[in-house]
Amino acid sequence: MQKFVIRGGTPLHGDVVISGAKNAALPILMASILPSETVTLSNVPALQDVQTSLKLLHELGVCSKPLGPNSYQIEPQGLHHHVASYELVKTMRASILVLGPLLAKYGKARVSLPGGCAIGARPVNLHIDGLRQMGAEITVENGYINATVNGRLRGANILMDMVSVTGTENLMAAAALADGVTVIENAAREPEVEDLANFLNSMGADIRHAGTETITIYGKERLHGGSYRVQPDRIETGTFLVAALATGGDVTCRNTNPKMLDAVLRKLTDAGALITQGEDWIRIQAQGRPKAVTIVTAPHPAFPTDMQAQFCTLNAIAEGSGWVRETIFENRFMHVPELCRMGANFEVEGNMAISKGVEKLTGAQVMCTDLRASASLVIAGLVAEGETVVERIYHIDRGYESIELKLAALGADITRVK
Ligand SMILES: CC(=O)N[C@H]1[C@@H](OP(=O)(O)OP(=O)(O)OC[C@H]2O[C@@H](n3ccc(=O)[nH]c3=O)[C@H](O)[C@@H]2O)O[C@H](CO)[C@@H](O)[C@@H]1O
Ligand SMILES: C=C(OP(=O)(O)O)C(=O)O
Repeated sequence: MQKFVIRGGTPLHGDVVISGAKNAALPILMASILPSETVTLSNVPALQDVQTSLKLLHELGVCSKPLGPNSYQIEPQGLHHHVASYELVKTMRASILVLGPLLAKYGKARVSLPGGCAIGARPVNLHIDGLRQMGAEITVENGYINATVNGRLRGANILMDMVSVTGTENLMAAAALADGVTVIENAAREPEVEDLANFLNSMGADIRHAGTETITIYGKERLHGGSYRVQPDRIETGTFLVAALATGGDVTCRNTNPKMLDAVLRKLTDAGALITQGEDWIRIQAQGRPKAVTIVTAPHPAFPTDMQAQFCTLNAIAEGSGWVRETIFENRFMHVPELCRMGANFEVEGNMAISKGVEKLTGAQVMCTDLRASASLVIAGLVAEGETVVERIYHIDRGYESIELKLAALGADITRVK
């Protein structure tokens, strides 16, 4: 199993180019079965989850051709199969995003239940309820969701009980080919939902007000092909910004979008960073030891749960006491005991991680449990005294493109050991 070996203590300096967003690329790839003609996608991040998505599409009969390291041609014309198997779904929860598009385009879908993961139970009841309201017949048996529809899905008024990102995306994508108008209320407002809507609209869909809590979709009989560029990854951006601040560095993130990072930039400023920004770049300059911050995760535009672990590392070494309250997932503090093994001082009470900043962390052997927990441990390794070995980095490869190469280019001493 691969691991990272990190020798901490070097402040990060320089420019880093941000990749396309994992959480935008995955729904867009799954929705690329909706058009009737070829789709070309660019700025697709080179990630394990993208490879899994292409494999899943391949099993449905949808071929993809790489046009470069971050660009693919997708051929939805080949769609002739409707099963997303457990073998693939178990490696990537986002496989559930194929359910809506497959049902809308093919009239039937058999998708393995994704099940829980390290961060929580993560049910998909809202996806199923919404599709039922659009006329789908759905049973859940033997670990699979079996869905069929007689003719086309029908437009419906759907009020989502909870804000769900992939739930909103699944229903919005399905509604793009439904008969009639669908209104999704209490929709997720994450930028990735907007990117999916922009992608579908560029293929001829009529989706209005994505990025607000009420999305209206005027269903079309068919979508055409075309080209689309995936938006930059706001979580990768935030991760590099935290790494720069934690190491006392000065880093500029390029090819990003500061508008998607309001809540994160505010907390970095509270932590004492100097932030400057342009349309597609953000520069962070550390001004001495960071100050501890308080954070409550919540749906966009509030502070993203996917940045919580990285800020735990920042609080671990910051001046003063801070806390992080996680309100989205019930078990997202798996990184905290690992940080404590490196000398951090945390108490976890329910959904709060309360920290008392320490002057330094010390290198240790630590283990990744999920994607963002892994990022927090890598950042901890970059600031710690001595050597840190981060194990089970397959988690980080799901969502960060060449993170060790990007960090090394900023001056970090990090190597991947096979
Ligand atoms: C591929 C992708 O985009 N993943 C992101 C997406 O995950 P994902 O879309 O899975 O997360 P959701 O927004 O659906 O989850 C939010 C909350 O709603 C609950 N829930 C969700 C659906 C449902 O049918 N029933 C239900 O109870 C979940 O258990 C969770 O407590 O949004 C999360 C929250 O911003 C991010 O951390 C993930 O990185
Ligand atoms: C939780 C995440 O992803 P996923 O929903 O794919 O597990 C994440 O990106 O932090």
